[in-house]
Amino acid sequence: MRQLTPPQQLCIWLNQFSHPCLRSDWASQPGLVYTHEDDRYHIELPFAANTLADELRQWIAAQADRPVAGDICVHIVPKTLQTQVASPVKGVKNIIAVTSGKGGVGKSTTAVNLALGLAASHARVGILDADIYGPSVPMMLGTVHAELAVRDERWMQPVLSHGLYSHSIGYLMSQDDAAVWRGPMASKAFQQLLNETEWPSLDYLVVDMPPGTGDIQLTLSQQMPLTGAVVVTTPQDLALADARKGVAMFEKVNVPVVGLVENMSYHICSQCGHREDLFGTGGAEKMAQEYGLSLLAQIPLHRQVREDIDTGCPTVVARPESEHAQLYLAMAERIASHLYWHGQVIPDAIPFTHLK
Ligand SMILES: Nc1ncnc2c1ncn2[C@@H]1O[C@H](COP(=O)(O)OP(=O)(O)OP(=O)(O)O)[C@@H](O)[C@H]1O
Repeated sequence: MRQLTPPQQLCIWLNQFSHPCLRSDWASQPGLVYTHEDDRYHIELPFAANTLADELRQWIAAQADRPVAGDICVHIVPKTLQTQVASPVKGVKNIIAVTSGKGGVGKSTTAVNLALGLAASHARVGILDADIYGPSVPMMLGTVHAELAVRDERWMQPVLSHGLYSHSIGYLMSQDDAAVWRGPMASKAFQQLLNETEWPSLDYLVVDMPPGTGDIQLTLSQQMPLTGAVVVTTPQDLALADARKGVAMFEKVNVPVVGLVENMSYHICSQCGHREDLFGTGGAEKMAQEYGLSLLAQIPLHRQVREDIDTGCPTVVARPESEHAQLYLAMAERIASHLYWHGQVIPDAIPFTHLK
């Protein structure tokens, strides 16, 4: 079907709709709004953002001064963005690394809820557990006993759960075996996970990186065609000092840092609702300002978040209406939109070739 340029007054009218995930001239960007010969108008949001799409549909329905007569449909079609490392992973449009300078700050919990949050926007999403020394994604997704299928004795098939495709070294061997690997072995194992997994076509692949900023993390960041990186920290000085090293590492390898997630930001007592800043306050916000980064989310320390992840059903799917799930969903939309607005789109027509 032939695409026609939409009337300019439609784009100007749509630009009146504002949202934190949009720029003020969003509708005037090439390709976002178009019309078909059937007199319907289409808005293609180029990143995963279901809440935004719903709000936009409601806004359109509520306006009395619509400048065109035909239906206006809103779709989500995530675009592929350019990366520093040129060789793409077959079938994968965008790769987001989730890292932390320090262990135990909630990086994997954030990565899993981010991936499920992107999937909640009807995006096709995978998660690769690159935390080779402590793979926790299978436990968090309830897939510890999953049998990994392999095609032609080479191509590993990711495991599907909660609508999310996952792969982890944890599906291949016991955690104790992986924990004794040294740098080159770990990096080789990771290469295999990255290149010999037969991902279905994915809009986003979230990579749960090993904690820290040493050689192994640096090598992984250079091996992967990363669209962007998210750094998880707590408000504690110690974690923030390590998060700074994480930001510096990605800058060194020219991977754009999308922003910071402050996990365990505060604690709400499940008995009385009292709020307590267990690990201090304001640290990540100050660091974000210092580095010119976005503070993408502040996630409280809450028993339910821990219980959900321990039972293999993370909060975003276990209780999607809860306050915590909403924080993760907003975080996912903010990350997806930031990547798009700060990236360069690769036209869909370019075919992918597999990394060898
Ligand atoms: N916001 C939160 N509220 C409650 N518990 C949390 C929260 N975030 C993480 N946890 C819990 O803290 C523990 C550590 O979390 P997680 O495994 O995600 O950290 P990590 O940074 O990935 O650790 P590692 O460095 O070992 O890979 C887990 O038991 C997890 O359930």
